[in-house]
Amino acid sequence: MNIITAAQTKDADRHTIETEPIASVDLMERAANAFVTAFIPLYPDSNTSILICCGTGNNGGDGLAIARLLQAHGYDAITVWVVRFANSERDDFTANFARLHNTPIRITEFFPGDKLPDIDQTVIIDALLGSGLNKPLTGDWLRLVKHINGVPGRKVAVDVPTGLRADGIIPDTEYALYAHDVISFQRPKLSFFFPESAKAIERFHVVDIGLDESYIERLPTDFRLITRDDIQRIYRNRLPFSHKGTYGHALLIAGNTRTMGAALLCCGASVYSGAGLTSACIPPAGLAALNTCHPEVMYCPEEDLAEIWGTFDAVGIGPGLGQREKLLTACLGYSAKPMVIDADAITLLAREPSLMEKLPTPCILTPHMKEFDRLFGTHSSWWDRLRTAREQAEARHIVLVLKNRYTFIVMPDGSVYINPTGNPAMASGGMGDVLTGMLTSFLAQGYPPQEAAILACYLHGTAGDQLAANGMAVVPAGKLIRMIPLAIGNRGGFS
Ligand SMILES: NC(=O)C1=CN([C@@H]2O[C@H](COP(=O)(O)OP(=O)(O)OC[C@H]3O[C@@H](n4cnc5c(N)ncnc54)[C@H](O)[C@@H]3O)[C@@H](O)[C@H]2O)[C@@H](O)CC1
Ligand SMILES: [K+]
Repeated sequence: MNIITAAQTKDADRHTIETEPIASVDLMERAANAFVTAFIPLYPDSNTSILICCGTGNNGGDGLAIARLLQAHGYDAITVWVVRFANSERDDFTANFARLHNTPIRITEFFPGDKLPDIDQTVIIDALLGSGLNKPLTGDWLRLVKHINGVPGRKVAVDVPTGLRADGIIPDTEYALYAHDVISFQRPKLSFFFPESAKAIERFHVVDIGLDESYIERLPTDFRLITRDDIQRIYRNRLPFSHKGTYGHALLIAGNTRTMGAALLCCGASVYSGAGLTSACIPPAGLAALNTCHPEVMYCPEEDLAEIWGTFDAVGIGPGLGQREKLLTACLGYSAKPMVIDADAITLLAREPSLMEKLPTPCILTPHMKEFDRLFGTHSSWWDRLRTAREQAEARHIVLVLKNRYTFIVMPDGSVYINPTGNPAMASGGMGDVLTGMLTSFLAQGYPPQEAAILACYLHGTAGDQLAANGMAVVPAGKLIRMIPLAIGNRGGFS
């Protein structure tokens, strides 16, 4: 699914208005209806007192239409503020302002410098500024947004919280309204996936306002959101007459005395993700545990690595490796194979940058933020970090899996796939080790690295999402791996 810029959204609006065709005020009505349909289940009590704060642009126009529609749905404690801090208004705002005169809804207008009354409503709908935001909030706008943020009511933003830029750059210095819910039109905005948006968003919902989807999907963009359709398209069914040889041999080089669990988790993840064979290069101290936990996995002693290297289809290295990280240097000297480099192996790359010149193709690196910055230098924002990731992935022809709440998968052509799955119940040790096992397993099964990364990240998240949906407040990594076959079986969707 394409993630588009605010300018492209405007273009898709224009295109839909011209070609459907639909009057722009009717498109606004459709957007307001979609908002209301999403709003009602979130705040079903029609006695809820609601303040709707509207600017005089199209976002404000939406707010006025929403006021009228909510009132028609029986919400009768609605107050509207119209904030006339700009000296112009949009036509569709004007039209919706006129339509409100035939309703019992009370409107109060505010001008620059006006004193702002106390707010005692339970819900505040933010229709002040939307994707038209083009500069930081200052003056009266800033004062108003701070006033709203200072009251206890739940805030629900129309399209985008006022003050949050839509396109990914979220300067620390810029103030924004804090929305408990954002109900966004047609597409989530790129910014929603950046960690800095936490200052403005608790959760977001996306509603279809009927813009021309095929047009949106043809717009050029470097950012895509992974959906279940991608998984259904990419995943290849296991074939009749296939055998373990069909699904490749994954080698995991992982584990040390104190961190053997990391090796066990990534080996288990490889088995459960479908590699035909999985071998573990672990210290002998881990053998009893390996055979007990994952009897499917074979043992590859360190000293045999060079000799049997040719038998593996993909190699994952790093989880829990500790001082054994030097094995990476040896591996990079053998014949090139699809590789996943994670954890301590990434730390070694950061210490010995010359190794970066020896990375095989294909190669997937899976840094979290700290590992990434160790590797490529510190970054003060996620936008800058992502820019570096795109430059590095292109220059080195590698896939960078930049792990986060919304993992960014940066492809060798510089495009970015955003993974939406996963949840806070999964925030615990071992999750990254599981991902490395899954990635290596899919590479061993013959998936190109781009596809392996999309499959592994998405299914890793849906496995965790399903366990959380089953009521697990905490999802340990060992539990997650056993869910992987079901996540694959359901192609990343559970009913
Ligand atoms: N046909 C359309 O274009 C549709 C637009 N929709 C709504 O329209 C919104 C975008 O509307 P607009 O482009 O009118 O813009 P907004 O309503 O977001 O903002 C209004 C104007 O405020 C000014 N402004 C921006 N940042 C400011 C700041 N920091 N301080 C003071 N003034 C500032 C700009 O000149 C901007 O045009 C979307 O977020 C969405 O809510 C929806 O109604 C769906 C259809
Ligand atoms: K808004």
